[in-house]
Amino acid sequence: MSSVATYYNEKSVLVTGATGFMGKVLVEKLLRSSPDVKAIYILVRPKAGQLMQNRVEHMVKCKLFDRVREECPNFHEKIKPISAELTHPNLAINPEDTAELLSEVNIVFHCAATVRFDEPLKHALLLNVRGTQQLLALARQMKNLETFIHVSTAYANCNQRYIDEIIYPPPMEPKKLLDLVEWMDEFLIEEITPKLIGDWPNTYTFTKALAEYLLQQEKGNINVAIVRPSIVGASWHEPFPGWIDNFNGTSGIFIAAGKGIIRTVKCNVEAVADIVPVDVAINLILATGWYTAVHRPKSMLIYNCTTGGMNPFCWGEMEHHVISTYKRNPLEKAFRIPKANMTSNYLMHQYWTAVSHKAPAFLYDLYLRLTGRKPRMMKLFSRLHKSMTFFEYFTSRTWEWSSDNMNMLMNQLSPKDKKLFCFDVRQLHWSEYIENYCLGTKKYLLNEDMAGIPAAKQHLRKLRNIQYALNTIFLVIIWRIFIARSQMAQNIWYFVVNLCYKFLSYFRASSTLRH
Ligand SMILES: CCCCCCCC/C=C\CCCCCCCC(=O)SCCNC(=O)CCNC(=O)[C@H](O)C(C)(C)COP(=O)(O)OP(=O)(O)OC[C@H]1O[C@@H](n2cnc3c(N)ncnc32)[C@H](O)[C@@H]1OP(=O)(O)O
Ligand SMILES: NC(=O)C1=CN([C@@H]2O[C@H](COP(=O)(O)OP(=O)(O)OC[C@H]3O[C@@H](n4cnc5c(N)ncnc54)[C@H](OP(=O)(O)O)[C@@H]3O)[C@@H](O)[C@H]2O)C=CC1
Repeated sequence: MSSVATYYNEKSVLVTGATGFMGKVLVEKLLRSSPDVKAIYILVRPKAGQLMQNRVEHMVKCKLFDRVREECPNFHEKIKPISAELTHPNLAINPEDTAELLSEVNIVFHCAATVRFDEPLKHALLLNVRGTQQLLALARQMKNLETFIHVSTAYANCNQRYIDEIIYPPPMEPKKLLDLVEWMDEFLIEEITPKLIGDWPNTYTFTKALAEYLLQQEKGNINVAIVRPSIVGASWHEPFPGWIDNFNGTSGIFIAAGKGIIRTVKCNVEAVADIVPVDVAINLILATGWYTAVHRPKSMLIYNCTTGGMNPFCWGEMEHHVISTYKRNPLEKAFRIPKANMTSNYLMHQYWTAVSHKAPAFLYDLYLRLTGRKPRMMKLFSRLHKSMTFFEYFTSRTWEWSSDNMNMLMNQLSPKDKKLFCFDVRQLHWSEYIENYCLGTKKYLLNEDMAGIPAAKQHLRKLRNIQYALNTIFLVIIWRIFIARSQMAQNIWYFVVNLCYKFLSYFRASSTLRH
């Protein structure tokens, strides 16, 4: 029998960020593993002109829920959407809904956050810190609350090289900073942001660190635990291998490499690529909920959810697997043949950016203009370069995280739970995982049909022939410009060609003699 799954049966669970990448996987797994869960309250904001109800209807129709739809067709009746906006006072939840949450909720999973690296500090603080603070205040009033699980990030303390499962004191009091951004002009806040965030690379990781500290300060006597996943990637097994639904983290870069758009990445090939499959992170989060509620540890436990310590995999290996998968299973309408050059050398990277990104983009835009179409490649590349500038910090360093609590929790699970809520990353085969991840980007993100692979391969062959033709034209031009004009260059050229010809004749003759 599964203790974890049984624990959630007949319980009311509150999930924030349920419309996001991880929140959705959490809701799906909870419904599938604990079909008798009493209710899952999800905090949803109206967005892009869509009503909350429509957003939830759209969400439960997505492919992710296919398995639970089969196993439990009325699963959507358990999902109770509550209109909320985490940056507004009292989370903008109406009094009736607030009363229901206060009397019903047993477990809170807080996933909502802004994960953008370029988020203005004020908004990142209001959502990631003030939002967490307000949710905690609401949770403290819940009559039947058993546990509160906060999803942070393994990079919250990325200014440290060794990251323990403890709270690191931030450089300033979160409350003081919240007060400051409340009255200060936004332009001024933008100006002083680099000074305020200090040695954090972006407002996202900085505000996640502040939120952790605030939780420790203000948790009162409620049972809180923090889970810190590293770079969350497509699912390993559940509900489908390779399931993914956004372009964040590595996914967008994989696609850009698969389309042959990105050909150079500034990266330390030997640095650890700490990717954790989304189902692993969610299994750990659910097991943490069970353990914290049932075993009630004396202090707040923090779980680093990483792979590098137990099953390291580096960026260089990843590039190899990504490119080889996309060559075998090409994406449709590729721009060029997938090929990526990874270097940590600034000058080499600049050279390859000019030669393999900017020049082809310029030529392609010229071609689009000449054929009466709107140019778009230069714009796309400038956006990709912006993203890569943000990612560079994470691809050029290696961190070491302790994972004692994750291992402790694994030992607490029954053999059945170890299978049902598996987060043992030692069993992960990276080549197989990356292959499924790349196929997942094709199937679930780009909605491409696998039956189109032969045509996509044909397209790659066409691109290869075009490339050969262009290379030949380029060589002829070089010859005409530089070699044909100088007698000495011609002599060297004929000497080299002659030498190659002699070598070839020699090998042909010796192989004929052997037969
Ligand atoms: C050969 C392969 C080699 C691989 C090498 C790998 C390289 C390393 C890669 C990654 C390392 C990552 C380390 C992360 C560590 C921390 C982890 C965590 O704790 S949290 C999670 C992380 N959070 C993020 O990943 C948010 C990062 N994203 C952002 O901050 C922004 O997106 C940013 C600044 C990078 C760009 O912002 P904008 O404003 O230029 O663009 P926008 O708003 O994101 O996208 C506009 C539209 O384009 C689509 N889009 C984005 N990428 C696309 C793509 N590749 N293809 C097609 N569409 C794409 C989007 O879906 C969006 O569409 P619509 O407007 O919503 O409809
Ligand atoms: N993805 C990753 O690689 C990693 C993620 N994490 C953490 O995991 C958690 C989930 O991340 P992920 O699922 O990737 O993020 P997503 O961006 O996919 O989802 C964010 C969720 O937060 C909700 N949200 C955002 N702003 C508000 C708001 N003002 N009020 C209410 N809800 C809001 C979003 O709702 P809406 O749909 O309305 O926008 C969405 O449901 C975050 O806490 C993140 O820090 C940690 C490590 C890595």
